Amino acid sequence: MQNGVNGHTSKTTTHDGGSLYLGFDLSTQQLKGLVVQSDLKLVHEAKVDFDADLGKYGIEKGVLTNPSEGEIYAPVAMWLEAVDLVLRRLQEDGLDFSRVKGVSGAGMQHGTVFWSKQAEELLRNLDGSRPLVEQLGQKAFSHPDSPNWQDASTQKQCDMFDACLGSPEELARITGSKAHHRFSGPQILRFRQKYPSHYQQTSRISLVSSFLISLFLGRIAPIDIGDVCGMNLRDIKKGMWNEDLLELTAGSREGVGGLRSKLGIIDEDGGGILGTVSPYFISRYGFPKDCKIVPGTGDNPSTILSLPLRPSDAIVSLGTSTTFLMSTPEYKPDPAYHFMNHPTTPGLYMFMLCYKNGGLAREQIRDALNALSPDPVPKKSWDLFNSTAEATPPLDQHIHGFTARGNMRLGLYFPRPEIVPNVPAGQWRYLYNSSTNTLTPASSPPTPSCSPATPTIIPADARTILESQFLSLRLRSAALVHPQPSHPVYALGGASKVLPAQPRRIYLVGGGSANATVARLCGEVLGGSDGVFRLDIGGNACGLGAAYKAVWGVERRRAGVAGGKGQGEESFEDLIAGRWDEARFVRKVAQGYREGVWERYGEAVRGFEGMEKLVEREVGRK
Ligand SMILES: Nc1ncnc2c1ncn2[C@@H]1O[C@H](COP(=O)(O)OP(=O)(O)O)[C@@H](O)[C@H]1O
Ligand SMILES: O=C(CO)[C@@H](O)[C@H](O)COP(=O)(O)O
Repeated sequence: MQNGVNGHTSKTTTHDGGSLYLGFDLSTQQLKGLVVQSDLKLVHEAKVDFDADLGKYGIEKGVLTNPSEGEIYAPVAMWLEAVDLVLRRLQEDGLDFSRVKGVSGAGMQHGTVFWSKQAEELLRNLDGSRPLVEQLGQKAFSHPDSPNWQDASTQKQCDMFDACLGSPEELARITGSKAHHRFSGPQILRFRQKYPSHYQQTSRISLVSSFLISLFLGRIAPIDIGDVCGMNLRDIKKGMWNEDLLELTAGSREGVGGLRSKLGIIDEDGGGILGTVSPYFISRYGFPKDCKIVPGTGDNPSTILSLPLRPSDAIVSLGTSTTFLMSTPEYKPDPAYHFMNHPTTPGLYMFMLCYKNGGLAREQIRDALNALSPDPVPKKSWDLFNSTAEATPPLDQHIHGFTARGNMRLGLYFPRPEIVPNVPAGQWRYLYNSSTNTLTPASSPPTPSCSPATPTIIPADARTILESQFLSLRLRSAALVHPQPSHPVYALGGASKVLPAQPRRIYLVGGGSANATVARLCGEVLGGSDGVFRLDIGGNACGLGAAYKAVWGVERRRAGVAGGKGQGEESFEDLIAGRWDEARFVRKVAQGYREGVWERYGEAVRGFEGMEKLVEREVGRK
């Protein structure tokens, strides 16, 4: 299935006419729809690629930009068109909509959609013979665009948020994160300041996930308990909005009531049934009348629902952004990272690191290397990037004489302003001497290029960018990982021992997870006592998590009655674990911990931290 997602899906025969569940992933560059059976097997998959299919909106890599203000946003009308198009593609793929018993969805986090005062009525009265965009595109929104998570226009507002509760540490303690440009609170504050009349005309504010679910529900859906933590507005422990932050965003105490009603009530039950599918989808596609709508959530919370994740496991999501995700009962907030409510399970939290410069930064080095090649290279081929990365020694550290090691090469590659560290776009290279703990700017290429459009590169960059991205994850996740038992090879006389603190399993998901070199380097830098794995079900973990959420929302009751948990309802974890087919659903793609190499990267982490501090001091925004 992995290769089948290109406009249309690979054909798969669905068995026996049982229930089907539909999950969506509305992300930066695509809308994907995935359909699973009750036993979690994937049976249909389709996608709309915004640049390829809806380029008429003038977007590039899914977004519009206004560089003079650091703004990045997407037209909401484009998403409406994408919803009809992806459903059409699922239909062409043979999906029998009459069997779809539940729908849920995931959306890129933090993005807001501003509904107009007519929105509810328009949603209620949709005509199945006309596309969504025709009926909602013009009138249902008080503002045509949704700020994208890559937006960097809200530094002033972030400073106000960080100051509001006294410090970034306190904001992180209360809301799970310090202020970030992309978080919805600072974004709504800027929206109100920049477009006061649009703010006035806004009846409700959705996140991307609740916007998507609203279409299927035929009324504006509540924001869910996981995604709400990407707003910098919610007191996570108290389970309510923080009044001071609401007042800051609304501009006055009197404005708080208005903002509160725009935000609506938060849905605390990730598996609750919001209602049945809107008549629009019944008449246009043949959904059954009893098809249930389950709350959507953010793309990252949804990704952790795509597999039975244990507390010591980690997911590395290699999409447009790079994210590192863990599910944990420990709430240890810190300005360096994010804590969010788990989308399905009270008492658990999602730990997350997020970088803007993920896939696009890797692509930039790939394209520059391909352009340098004397031989013709197929466009978008990763072959040269991979072979160059493999041919470069770890940290580009060469051995002199018998044992003496040279300096470690380190770099930062940010075609877009980064989140952690909070620095503008640029490229920096350093050599690190781990014995003396000193960093020297690397002399090749002669001057580090700060022009994101035309990076100067050297071949070692292919390896260094991957190492750099994984070193950053290792540095920032150190507080969340614990020592792990090793898996000795008894046949070779191996004895069990305890390995240093690292994840147990690392699961790779997202577009970059298809790359074996990336997987190998990930294991070398981050470890993984059990190894590096890849979800082997379709091309999209986050959409899969949304489909599983729909299964759970609809079937947990049946399971409860049938003896799952007697009185109550089956937990998400129990339902997934009970239906999980390990041998078919995941595949080991690389060794994790390698003694010697992992420790060497441990030394490099120290240099990496020092390099980030140097760059932050030189060009950082704070
Ligand atoms: N073989 C590959 N090697 C490395 N990166 C890849 C490969 N295939 C796809 N990608 C990357 O995956 C990214 C898209 O990932 P995806 O998860 O589909 O995106 P999104 O975050 O928009 O959902 C692209 O930026 C692309 O560079
Ligand atoms: O901002 C974040 C998380 O905080 C991003 O992870 C977005 O949620 C979108 O990511 P893609 O799926 O488009 O890579």
